[in-house]
Amino acid sequence: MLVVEALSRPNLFPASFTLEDGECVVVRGPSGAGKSLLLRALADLDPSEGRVVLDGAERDAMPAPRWRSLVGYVPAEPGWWAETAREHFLDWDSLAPLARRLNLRDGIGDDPVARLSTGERQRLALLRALERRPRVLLLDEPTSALDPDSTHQAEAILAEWRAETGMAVLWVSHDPTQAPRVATRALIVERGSVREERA
Ligand SMILES: Nc1ncnc2c1ncn2[C@@H]1O[C@H](COP(=O)(O)OP(=O)(O)OP(=O)(O)O)[C@@H](O)[C@H]1O
Repeated sequence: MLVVEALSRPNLFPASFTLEDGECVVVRGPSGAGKSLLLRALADLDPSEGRVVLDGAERDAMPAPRWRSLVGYVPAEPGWWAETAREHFLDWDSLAPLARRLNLRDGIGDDPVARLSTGERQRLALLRALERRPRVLLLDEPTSALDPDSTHQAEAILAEWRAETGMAVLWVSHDPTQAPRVATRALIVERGSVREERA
C-alpha cells in the first residue's frame, strides 16, 4: 500500500522499501542515525527527494494537508497548542474506553497539558493520531516513557487497529525486546543509510 522509492534528504541516503496493508515494520539504529529524518520525510514535514506512493496515489500530486491526514506522525516530543488535552481531539469523549485501556485516569482530558507527565502526554499523542484514522502511522519511540503495562496496552491497541482498519505502522524503537513483539521486519538506519532486516 505504501511504496517508497529513493527517498532522500540531507543526512539521509536514498531509501527504498514498501509497507503492506496492516503491516508493522520497526525502525532501529543508533542515536543520530537518521530515523527521525526518515519519518519526517515520509510525513512530508521537511523537503525530500524521491517517490512515495500510497494506495496508488503519488505524494507529489497531493496537497500536503491531504497527505498528512493519510500519513499520521507521532514525534518523540509531540507538540501541544491548546491548554487542555481534550481540545486536541475531534471527539475526546468517544475515546474514553481507549484512554482507560492505556491507564489514563478519568478526567485527564480537562487537565492542562503542561501539568501532565511525559508518559501521559505520550499516550495522549498516540490517541490523537489514531483518532484521525490514518492509512499509515509513523511512530517515533511512542512508548519510551511508559511503564511495562501501558507499553503492552499500547502495543495491543495498535495491533488491533491494524487488523481492523488495515493501517500500516512504521515504529521507531530502541527497545530490542519490543521489535519482535510488534513486527516481523525491521528497517535498520545507520549513518543515514536504510536497509532491511528481520525484526
Ligand atoms: N533538518 C535537518 N537537516 C539535516 N540534518 C538534520 C536535521 N535535523 C537533524 N539533523 C541531523 O541528522 C542526524 C540524524 O538525526 P535524527 O533525529 O534523524 O536521528 P535519530 O536516528 O532519530 O536519533 P535518536 O535515536 O537519537 O532520536 C543528526 O545528526 C541530526 O543532528
